[in-house]
Amino acid sequence: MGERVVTVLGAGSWGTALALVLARSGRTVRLVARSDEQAEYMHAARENSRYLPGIRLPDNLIVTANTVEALQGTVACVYALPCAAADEILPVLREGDYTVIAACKGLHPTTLERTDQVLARYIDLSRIALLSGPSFALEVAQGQPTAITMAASSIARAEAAAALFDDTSFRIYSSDDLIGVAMGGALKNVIAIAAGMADGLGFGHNSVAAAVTRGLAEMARLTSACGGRYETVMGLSGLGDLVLTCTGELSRNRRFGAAIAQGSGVEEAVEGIGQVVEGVRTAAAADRLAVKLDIELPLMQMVHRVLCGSVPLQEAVHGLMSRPERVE
Ligand SMILES: NC(=O)C1=CN([C@@H]2O[C@H](COP(=O)(O)OP(=O)(O)OC[C@H]3O[C@@H](n4cnc5c(N)ncnc54)[C@H](OP(=O)(O)O)[C@@H]3O)[C@@H](O)[C@H]2O)C=CC1
Ligand SMILES: O=C(CO)COP(=O)(O)O
Repeated sequence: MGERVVTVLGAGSWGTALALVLARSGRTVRLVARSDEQAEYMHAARENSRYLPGIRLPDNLIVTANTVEALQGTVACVYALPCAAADEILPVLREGDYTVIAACKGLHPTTLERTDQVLARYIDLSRIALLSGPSFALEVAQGQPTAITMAASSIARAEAAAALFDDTSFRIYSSDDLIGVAMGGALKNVIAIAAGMADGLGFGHNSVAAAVTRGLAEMARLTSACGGRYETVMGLSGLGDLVLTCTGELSRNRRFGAAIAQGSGVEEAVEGIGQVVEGVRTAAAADRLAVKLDIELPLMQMVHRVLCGSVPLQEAVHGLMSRPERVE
């Protein structure tokens, strides 16, 4: 089992961090970068200087830009690219028999699908797994203790996918709730933008705690409406990741929210972060889902309205705080 090959698509922060965990687990890892130039540089320098500077890539981690070659003889393929690239990349994975482990967090911007639904358009359900939970790439790459969830259509399948990661600093819990795990990972990013906005406005801990708690209620409401389980929302992939992202300085969604509150435009703030900020598109998708399913998501919908410029941020805060009082 130690010699098994695993392919990781995406040499950004998360793909590189997961490739490091798999390499520590004794796998032969093929990490697929976007261009030959990037692959050659990383392969020679033994470092991903753009996304995870200072962390050495071990010899059993090979960097390439050739996806087809990288998939030859693999037992699993980890999709660690932004959700927006899925329709471009997933068709390549259709024919294989290896497990596809999606590690991205977001909702499809046009179809509003969850990650498991997008995958299911291309790949048989028996091959699909989702990896999600509180896990900043840098801390994972450094080997800091991390607990995360692997979901699949059965516990046995989730456990088989989890068994590829055999690193004691990376503890994986199994779940058969694909819907709940996909929703938690996607929606926490929208609430993290709200927490960042509170921070950028100079508010203290009270408002962040309010955003986490009321945000969690919205995550539970939308997840249940989509068929996911309440206890999954209360686990690592929901509450765990929500707390991490709303409070951790490393969160790009949180930093993005703070930049917006300090006057940046959306594109300017994303550019300033220089990495993917999934919560922007997911806020728009959550807003449309709320309308479609006829449920209220005041915080998430307000984040979307602020980002699309239809409500000024100060007015949004006032609007949220002056909603009719209700039973908790
Ligand atoms: N970073 C983290 O801590 C965690 C991230 N995630 C999730 O993982 C997913 C990936 O994020 P992350 O690695 O952090 O993002 P990064 O911004 O760090 O890296 C994105 C990577 O994707 C590549 N890329 C972007 N668009 C395309 C495309 N259309 N085709 C091919 N390659 C593309 C980029 O290439 P290039 O450099 O050429 O632009 C880059 O290598 C997201 O859904 C995120 O939410 C989940 C858990 C933790
Ligand atoms: O999902 C993450 C940690 O679990 C990373 O969050 P950000 O994308 O906000 O940095």
